[in-house]
Amino acid sequence: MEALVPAWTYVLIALAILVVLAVVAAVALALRTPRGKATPPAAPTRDVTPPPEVETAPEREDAATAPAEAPEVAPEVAAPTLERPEGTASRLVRLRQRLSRSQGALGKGLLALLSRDKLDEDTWESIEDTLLTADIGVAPTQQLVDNLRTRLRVEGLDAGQVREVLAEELLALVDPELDRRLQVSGEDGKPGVVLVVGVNGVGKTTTVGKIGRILVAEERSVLMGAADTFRAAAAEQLGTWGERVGVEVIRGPEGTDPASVAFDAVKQGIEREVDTVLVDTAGRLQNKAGLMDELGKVKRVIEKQAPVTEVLLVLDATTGQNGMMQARVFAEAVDVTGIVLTKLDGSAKGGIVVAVQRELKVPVKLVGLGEGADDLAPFDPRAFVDALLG
Ligand SMILES: Nc1nc2c(ncn2[C@@H]2O[C@H](COP(=O)(O)OP(=O)(O)OP(=O)(O)O)[C@@H](O)[C@H]2O)c(=O)[nH]1
Repeated sequence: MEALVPAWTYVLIALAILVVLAVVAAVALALRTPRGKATPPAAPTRDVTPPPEVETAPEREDAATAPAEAPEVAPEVAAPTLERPEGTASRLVRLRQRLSRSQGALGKGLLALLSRDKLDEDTWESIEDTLLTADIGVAPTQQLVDNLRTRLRVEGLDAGQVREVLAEELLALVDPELDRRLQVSGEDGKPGVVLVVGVNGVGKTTTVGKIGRILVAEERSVLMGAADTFRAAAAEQLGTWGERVGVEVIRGPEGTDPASVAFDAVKQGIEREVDTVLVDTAGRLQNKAGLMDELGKVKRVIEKQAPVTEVLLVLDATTGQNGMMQARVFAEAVDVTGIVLTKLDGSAKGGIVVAVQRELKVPVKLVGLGEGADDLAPFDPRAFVDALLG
């Protein structure tokens, strides 16, 4: 009997322990569940993706991004104030100074070398290096050095005359006789059509915008065609250029056939009797045959309605020999009639003017001298040589 009592006691104690453990476990579970709820992974997601009705509210307030569903907002938006492009005279004075700043080092370097007391072989080699560094090209450099050597030997010049001789020789290289006028007028009552071609990023769209401004400043009526349908942003960019000076831009959806946009722009230009239609194009170079086909087609399609009066090839002056290779490809694809050299403000290598003209037998007609809206100037050989010589 005595042995049975402690045995039951043990059973009861064991049961009590089990009950206590069960209660502790239940409490622990109950406490863990609310902690988990406090940090749900879904919470941040809900924060960054508000429900649609929350999204639409701020959009309605924003007139600039108001979609077509709020047409009543549109008439309330004030018409943009049109800019007045800078007049020709002040633009040219300003840009000449900028040209001197970027190109002056070449002429000063040459003059310093040519003014040495003794013009030995080392000095002539330095003169050659200076010219080559400025991207003038091998053959023109050789020609310039030969001419200078002969003239300095035969004519026995003083320092002032050396500057004059150098200016004459540089001017001859740049060739002042070439016709650099932009052909922006058409015949038989049709608009002039300017087709602008070049690799992406060289400043093509910017150049179309700047030419538009120059024409507007000259009180010509202009229409632009955004035939760079490869990149939607390019058409938008051109749209902004146009809006600023009240020039309409014809465009198509991204990926449309560029030729159809160009066709439409020229068609509308004829119907509206504008003076000039400017057509921007895409310049993907990854496939030469594709590029030739595309540009050739754009030109052919335009010419069903009106002759293309000017084909401008835009080249970035800072790209040196790479730019020359691009120039060759484009010249094969389409008959280039003029070159626009952009970003001359950011390069001391103005000699590319000489190299590219020689290579393509086409004159440089315009130079880009900055990112400002009116930073485009006609290329004037005398002003250019003056800028070189400071
Ligand atoms: N400093 C300087 N920058 C220029 C000049 N011309 C164009 N740019 C800049 O070059 C950049 C490229 O110009 P875009 O006009 O977009 O070039 P794009 O060739 O049309 O390029 P896509 O639109 O991609 O075909 C822009 O930041 C321009 O502001 C220039 O003469 N000087």
